[in-house]
Amino acid sequence: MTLHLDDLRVRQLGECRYDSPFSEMLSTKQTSPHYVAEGDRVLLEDTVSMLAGHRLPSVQAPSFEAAGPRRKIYFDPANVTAGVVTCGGLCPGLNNVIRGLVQELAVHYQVKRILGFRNGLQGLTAEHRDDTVDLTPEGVRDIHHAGGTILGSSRGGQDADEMVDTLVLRGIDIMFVIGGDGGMRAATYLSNAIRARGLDIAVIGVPKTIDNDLPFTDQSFGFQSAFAKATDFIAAVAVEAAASPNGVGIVKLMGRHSGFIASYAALAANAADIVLIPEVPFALGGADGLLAHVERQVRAKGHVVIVLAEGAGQDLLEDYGLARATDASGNIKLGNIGELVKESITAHLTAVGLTPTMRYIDPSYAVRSIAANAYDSVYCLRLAHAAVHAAMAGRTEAAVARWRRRFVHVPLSLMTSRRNQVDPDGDLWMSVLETTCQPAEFGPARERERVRAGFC
Ligand SMILES: Nc1ncnc2c1ncn2[C@@H]1O[C@H](COP(=O)(O)OP(=O)(O)O)[C@@H](O)[C@H]1O
Ligand SMILES: O=P(O)(O)OC[C@H]1O[C@](O)(COP(=O)(O)O)[C@@H](O)[C@@H]1O
Ligand SMILES: [Mg+2]
Repeated sequence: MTLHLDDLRVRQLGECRYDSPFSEMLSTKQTSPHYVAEGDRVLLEDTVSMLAGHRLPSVQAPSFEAAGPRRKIYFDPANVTAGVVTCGGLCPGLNNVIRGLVQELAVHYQVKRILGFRNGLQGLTAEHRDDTVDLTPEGVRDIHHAGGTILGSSRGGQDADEMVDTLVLRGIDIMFVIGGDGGMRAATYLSNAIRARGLDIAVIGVPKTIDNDLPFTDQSFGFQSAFAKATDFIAAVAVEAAASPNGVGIVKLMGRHSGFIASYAALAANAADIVLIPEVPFALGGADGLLAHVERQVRAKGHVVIVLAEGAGQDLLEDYGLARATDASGNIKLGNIGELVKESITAHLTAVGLTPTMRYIDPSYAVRSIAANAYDSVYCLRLAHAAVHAAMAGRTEAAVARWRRRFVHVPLSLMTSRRNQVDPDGDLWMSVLETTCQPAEFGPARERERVRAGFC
């Protein structure tokens, strides 16, 4: 899909008439390597060849609106009520984002009323709409030290019109939705319903997912904290495997459709011999299959360490007749590829006289329930600032994201238009192959979903 400049434009509720508390500070600022001035834009693409492919002058090339404070704002802060909700799976940094939103709204824009809706979008249903938390700078002062979300979260669908009724009844002018692909989709439906009723309510998304599977964002917040934690488990399994006869260490990590956590954690630990991700199908049997490679590794070095993403090899589980089920939000429930790999390796190595010592860890929720690390804490805070500036300036149906190091506004519809995945032809996967020395494919080259490397 080719993206044009118009696809990247963000909707604005109306003219900005009020002075921003940042007016004076902004008066002398200009674009630099470290700042994008108001009105300037950030290019979608960052190579000469991709840019040249558009055959357009750079001002007409696809670009995002830069995030950040404006000299004039749309909402009168004295009359604003803001709402915040966190939805989907947990992710390090959720509390940091909540705290950042509240502080920026209250301290700089002097917004007096900020409501936290509980337990995800469930909190916007008729049944739960009155059970909100009053969010104040004092109340959120220390929440960033803890993982999870003080507001709670959930999966499961809600009616968009019912949620809009809630916003109207609770007097919400600005709604911040902190969520993943599901949450961004829900925010889009919510925005559509708001627009259909002609209401003056801004919806701003803050993209969240430890899977890093959302597009148009360099990396999602919490991802770095999550893969750093995952690294500890790989290191532990590597020590165990190396110290055991025919040691086999396996770590199964989250990553429903995208193998970013597995790839980054494996690179960080630098101790894995094999990384398996959803984007690269693999075969178990055969001379080039996974089992033969595992056997070769065990014979050569006495042990082997495998990192696998939960979404890897799902086609193999289907061969075992596993039915495809979905969770309350419609996400595919995965089969347990870790168990299949573990059982298959045990059977294979035993059959060839290399009875293994199996060390299998599935850290699962331990990786995503932690507090944000220092890097993610900064990132979350800056995303929150950008979200508040966007909303106060009347931007709506948009998410804030960091794109090629700059903070930008991305139309919500784009956030759900594709999935960010590890590109088997890209340099991240090449680094994984360079580090593990595993073959590019296990088994005969299989048809794989092509990951889009560019946008045109
Ligand atoms: N297709 C959809 N239509 C409407 N709402 C959705 C849709 N997908 C997800 N949602 C809503 O978004 C929320 C979060 O989605 P989910 O997939 O569970 O997590 P995430 O936002 O982390 O991807 C769910 O509670 C659900 O209400
Ligand atoms: O057990 P749960 O809450 O359904 O979460 C499992 C899924 O949540 C994730 O951590 C992230 O998913 P979302 O970002 O879509 O919430 C996946 O890696 C994992 O498959
Ligand atoms: Mg999701």
